Amino acid sequence: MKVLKFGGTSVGSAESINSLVKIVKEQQQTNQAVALVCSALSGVTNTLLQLVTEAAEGKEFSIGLKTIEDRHFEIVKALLEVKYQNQALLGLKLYFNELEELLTGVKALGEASARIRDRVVAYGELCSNYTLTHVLKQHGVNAVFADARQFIKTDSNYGKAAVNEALTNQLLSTFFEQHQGATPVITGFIASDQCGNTTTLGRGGSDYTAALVGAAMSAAEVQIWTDVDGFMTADPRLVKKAFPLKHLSYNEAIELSFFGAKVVHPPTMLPAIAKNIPLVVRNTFNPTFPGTAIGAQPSVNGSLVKGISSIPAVSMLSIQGGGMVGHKGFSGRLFSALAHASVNVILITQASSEYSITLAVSPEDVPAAVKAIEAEFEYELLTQKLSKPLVEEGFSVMAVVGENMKQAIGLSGKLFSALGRSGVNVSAIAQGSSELNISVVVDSEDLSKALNSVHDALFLSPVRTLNVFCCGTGNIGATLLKQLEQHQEHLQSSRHLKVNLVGVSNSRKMVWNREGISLTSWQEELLEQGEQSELSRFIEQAVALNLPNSVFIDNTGSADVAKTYRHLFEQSFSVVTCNKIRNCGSFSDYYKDKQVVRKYGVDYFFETNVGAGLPIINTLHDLLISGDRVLKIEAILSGTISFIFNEYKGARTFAEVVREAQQKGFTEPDPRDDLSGLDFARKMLILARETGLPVELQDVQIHPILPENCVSAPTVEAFYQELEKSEPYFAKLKDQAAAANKVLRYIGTLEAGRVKVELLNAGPEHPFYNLSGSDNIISFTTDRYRLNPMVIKGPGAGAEVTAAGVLADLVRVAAQ
Ligand SMILES: NC(=O)C1=CN([C@@H]2O[C@H](COP(=O)(O)OP(=O)(O)OC[C@H]3O[C@@H](n4cnc5c(N)ncnc54)[C@H](O)[C@@H]3O)[C@@H](O)[C@H]2O)C=CC1
Ligand SMILES: N[C@@H](CC=O)C(=O)O
Ligand code: NA
Repeated sequence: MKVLKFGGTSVGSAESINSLVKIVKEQQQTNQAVALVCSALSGVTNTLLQLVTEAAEGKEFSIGLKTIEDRHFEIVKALLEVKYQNQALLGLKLYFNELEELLTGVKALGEASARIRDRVVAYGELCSNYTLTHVLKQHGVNAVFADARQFIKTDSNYGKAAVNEALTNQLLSTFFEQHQGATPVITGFIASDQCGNTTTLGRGGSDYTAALVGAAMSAAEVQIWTDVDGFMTADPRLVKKAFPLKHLSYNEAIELSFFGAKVVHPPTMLPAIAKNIPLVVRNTFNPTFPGTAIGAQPSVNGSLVKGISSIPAVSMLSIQGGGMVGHKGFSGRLFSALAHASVNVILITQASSEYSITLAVSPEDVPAAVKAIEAEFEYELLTQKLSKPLVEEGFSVMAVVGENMKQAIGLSGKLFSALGRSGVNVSAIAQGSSELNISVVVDSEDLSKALNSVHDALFLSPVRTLNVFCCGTGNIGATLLKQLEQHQEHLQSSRHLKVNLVGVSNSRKMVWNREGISLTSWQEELLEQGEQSELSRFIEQAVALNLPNSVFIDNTGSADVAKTYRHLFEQSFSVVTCNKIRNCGSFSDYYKDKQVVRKYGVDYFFETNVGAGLPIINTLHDLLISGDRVLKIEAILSGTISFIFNEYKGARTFAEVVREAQQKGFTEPDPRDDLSGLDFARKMLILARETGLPVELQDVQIHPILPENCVSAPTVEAFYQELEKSEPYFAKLKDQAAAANKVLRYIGTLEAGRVKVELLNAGPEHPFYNLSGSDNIISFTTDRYRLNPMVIKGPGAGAEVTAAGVLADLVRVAAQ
């Protein structure tokens, strides 16, 4: 036999009942007897309880009662053919008449005892199961309406009665014997005491009825039909990537439910669990989905962690003092005092020094807990062997549950590094000795971030998400977003990486969307939904969203944006930037940033600061971490100037070639920064600092290539005009070099702690002679590469190569 339990939503509407009928008929095809246990229509139990309370207060109840009646009548009319309707409606009408009489009595008396409340509330199950029986019969099912009060026997603890299992088993056996071949439709949740008074079974009561029936009849399985696909890896309202679990052990289900997963209420399933009866959670609204099977054994395959559950609000209670150290009965006294005060202790941690014990309890239990502790330890408190219990509010517990976790080395490492990288502060930790769960206490405002980052880290989540905030949508920024759009599928399939673009800003507008801004239509979203840009608010909002794996990408050339990195690091953001400004500020800031990055365990990647997408910074790091020593760096690192010298051959003026470099996207937002040598000097400074030299920008010697009138031009347009005027000067430079069979090269050198950038004429023998386009070239002379320096060469400016370098840095963040 199989027991099928249907919850309130499964019987809540004509549509869901149609689905229920199909499910029952399909289950019957397996040639196994079927028994149904059903709840009241969704919402009816609560309404009945409300009506009885209101009646006791002398309030009018007839409208509320009529609403419930109408709901049942409408279902009958929608689902039953006219010829079957009368009988069903008549039966229901009798129930509603009884209910009306009862409520009238309550109103007249002005009070409702727990016994009367149980009697009233029972009509919810009576009416729903009665209706269902008629509907099933019409569909050819040999359904028998079964009022559970005839066989589920309890004590008289109304509201949450204790079941007399022996008597119940016996009565259930007799009932099923008498109804062989039929499909009983059993009212869940309700029972009766020895005197025949109606009782109810408390929270999860219908699950309990199903478990009792399953256990008494040694059912092949108990199916719990509800409105979700089964137990999920986490609460899907908090963790978007949560997915349903195929299999759980009884212990895992109990543990997950303790921490808030409300799919079934396992304590009520104990009768079935005790007899090893498999439980299956299925979705009435998605009946082809297999759901979650719950059995005695943990599954051998699949993830070690089964679920991440949480209790949103707990308070922390700490007791400390020398009075505890080495005192044997201390914990015993503490916990029995709390138990006597009916305080449920959710989690306990004790330092091995035994100097303090921290407990997590429900916030509403705090006053009782403090009172109990103060009473029990009055003497110790008076003599200051213990200090007053410390209460801290605003915490949540996150629990990672899985029976196979105990075999998994490194799991807690993963758990805590995920929390650390997301900047979640852990206030207490507890691992059950069963190793079935690891619980951590976090600030409530970090709960969603904690759940999401741990879910990503512990489940072989098909994709990892980076939550990205992009500042700057010009030449580089727009190209990066285009590349992200083009490669998003590749990133998902090959790197299991999803880039969730949460915020975009330029100097005019800014927009956010926690669920993700489209990589295809970000421009429209920015234009249509964007607000006027304000950097401080953009940063505030990014921080306030408190998302795991947050990355800030700076594609501006702005000093203001660069100034925000430190704060972002401290808020656990990683930063990827092509903007050199931050790394070129004071050395003390540069140094402090590195410390902050290390302290918060975030990433700070800026490969494109030097040579755009060319792997220069990473190569330098690799040389240094492998113990090499840089003796000399020689480089051409201005793509703009390289392009100009390669293209300025006589056919066009110098200014025309500079304009082309700007059009091609090689120059800085302001091309004067390139031509003045400043941009190149910044790159040399960054290289020098990365090798460990504590240098400042003014320490870099710059030999200018521009005459003074160009250097001092106040605007970009004026600058171009001055360049035109200075054409003879540039032509002379070029011609002198050509006469000596040489080319113009602007070369940076770092040697013996000194950094310079100078204009040279290079002959064919010079390693930097052969360059084309915007080529950069860099040669590292090191201990290992002393005779034959390591050389990197290629296009060192331009939107495509730079954006690709930024993208590679972003992927590197994900890989950490
Ligand atoms: N062009 C190239 O080949 C390379 C450029 N870079 C760097 O890329 C950065 C950007 O260069 P481009 O894209 O060419 O510049 P761009 O002028 O085309 O774009 C700059 C963007 O930053 C935005 N912006 C400026 N200040 C802002 C603020 N306070 N708040 C928000 N947004 C702001 C602007 O609105 C614009 O969208 C620069 O730092 C440059 O040094 C780095 C390597 C190579
Ligand atoms: N403007 C720079 C490119 C970015 O760093 C250059 O011309 O090299
Ligand atoms: Na680079």
